Amino acid sequence: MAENMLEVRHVEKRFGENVVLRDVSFALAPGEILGLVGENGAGKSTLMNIIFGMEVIRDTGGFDGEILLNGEPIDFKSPIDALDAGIGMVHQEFNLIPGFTAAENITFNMERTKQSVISSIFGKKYATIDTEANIALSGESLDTLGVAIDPRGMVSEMPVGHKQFIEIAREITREDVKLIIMDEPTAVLTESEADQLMAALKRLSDLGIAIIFITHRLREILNVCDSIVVLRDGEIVERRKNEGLNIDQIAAWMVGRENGIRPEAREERRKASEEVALSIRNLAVDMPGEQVYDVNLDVHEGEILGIAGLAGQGKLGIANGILGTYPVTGSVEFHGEPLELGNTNKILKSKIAFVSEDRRGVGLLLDEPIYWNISFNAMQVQNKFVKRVLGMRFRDEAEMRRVSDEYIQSLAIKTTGGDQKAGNLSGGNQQKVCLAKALCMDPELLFVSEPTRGIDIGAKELVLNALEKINREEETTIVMISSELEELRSICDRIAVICEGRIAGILPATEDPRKFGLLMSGEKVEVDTLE
Ligand SMILES: Nc1ncnc2c1ncn2[C@@H]1O[C@H](COP(=O)(O)OP(=O)(O)OP(=O)(O)O)[C@@H](O)[C@H]1O
Repeated sequence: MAENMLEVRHVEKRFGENVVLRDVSFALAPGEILGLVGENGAGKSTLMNIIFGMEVIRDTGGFDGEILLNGEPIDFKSPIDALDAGIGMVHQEFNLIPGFTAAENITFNMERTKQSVISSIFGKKYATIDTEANIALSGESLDTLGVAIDPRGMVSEMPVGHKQFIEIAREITREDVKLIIMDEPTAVLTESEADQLMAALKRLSDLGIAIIFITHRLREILNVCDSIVVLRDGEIVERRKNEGLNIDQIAAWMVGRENGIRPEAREERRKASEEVALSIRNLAVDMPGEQVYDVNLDVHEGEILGIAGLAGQGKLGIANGILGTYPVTGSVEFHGEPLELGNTNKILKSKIAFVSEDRRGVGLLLDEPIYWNISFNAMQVQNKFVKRVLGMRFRDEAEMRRVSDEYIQSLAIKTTGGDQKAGNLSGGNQQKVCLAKALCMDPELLFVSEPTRGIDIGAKELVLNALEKINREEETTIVMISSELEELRSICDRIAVICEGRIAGILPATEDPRKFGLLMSGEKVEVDTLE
């Protein structure tokens, strides 16, 4: 058997004129965990799509170079060929069927079947599905990952963290899996779930399964990877064993400069106003996997309020309920006026904007150009970019493009221009477009849910700075929901912790992190402010 399980040789890929991968070569041994890092748009997902035989590569003119699996050149026509060859992939976005159980998802297309009289006469396709065998098989895969998830549970009712493990369990349930590509599997996980995933990766590696692991959380690379490849603007700039590396060094390779990344640099926190901007009472939201049961919370004028909590405890439900994505009850006042809960249009009109965590689902019009995505809501809801000529209303295209270009610049959105389709942007750059779209509405209150999910370390700083800037300069009140406590602590004035659908406590962001940890896990803690 070849010493290298996978070899990528001189791969080059262009989308039209745009060369996104240049002379990329690296190799991977059985059981090796390779960390692939790079800024948003560096070419990571494209490289993985090539290895996995994704149709998008073939549809856009294929690629140059060669890929070998166990010493043999491969030319996958589709992901089905890759799966047959023992390569699995966990994508950035979930690929699960919500109305199926965990076991049904994990064993989908690999179901164990029972022989019957009919199937023994007419062939295997008449065999019936052996539900219990499938549950046992899925249970084994979940055990291998070291997670306690009920294979009988319905996926639609599970928190995102569980869904991610189910995706991975499905890949390892396939026979003869040799390599799993994971494109930002921890982006949707809380820190403790991510730790659990790291442990699972090590177990898979011990079983001889190689892993290509893409993440923007560089600490994870240091914790779990055997080696690291750094991509910058489509080229490999470093390929190293994970020995004696540190985060600052990797970050500098990614962005090509020694400094400019200052995760800790924050202004002094101000004393936020006591005046209440948003008052939430008895809020209940029926969001599957993120149920809110009874939230009471006051958001102060001009503050940045964080909402923290473990996956599945309801932190995502609050904004989604108020803005009308899921059924909601309770009462909310904004500047003393009651809001019509769930009426998205009216709420947006009252100068409240929302950057959803679900950027592909509700955030973006994927087939439309970037400039259109950024300006559309502001035009539709606020009549911005509408000019009147001789009593008639026209779209001010020039102004829409000018404003979008400003956001492309200020948020460093990596694109060929405002006319590029949002769907063709890399994941992290799509996230930035979602933020630009909300900022374009000049909100007085901004809900941002997981604003830095899938964003690289340099861009993360940029996004946090942008939020801080509009908070300081435009006096926009911000409610920021995030799974990363450190990120919340770096920007928020106060942080509310949600546990089991209720606010467990509110602490100043400067408070000891251990107190937040206790609140998140449902322990009682002395808190200064409750509501
Ligand atoms: N289908 C496509 N058509 C045109 N351009 C594309 C397409 N897919 C990707 N690109 C471009 O290729 C470049 C690399 O994108 P890719 O998604 O590989 O980046 P990435 O490193 O995975 O970024 P991220 O960390 O944000 O996910 C980007 O400039 C992107 O706009």
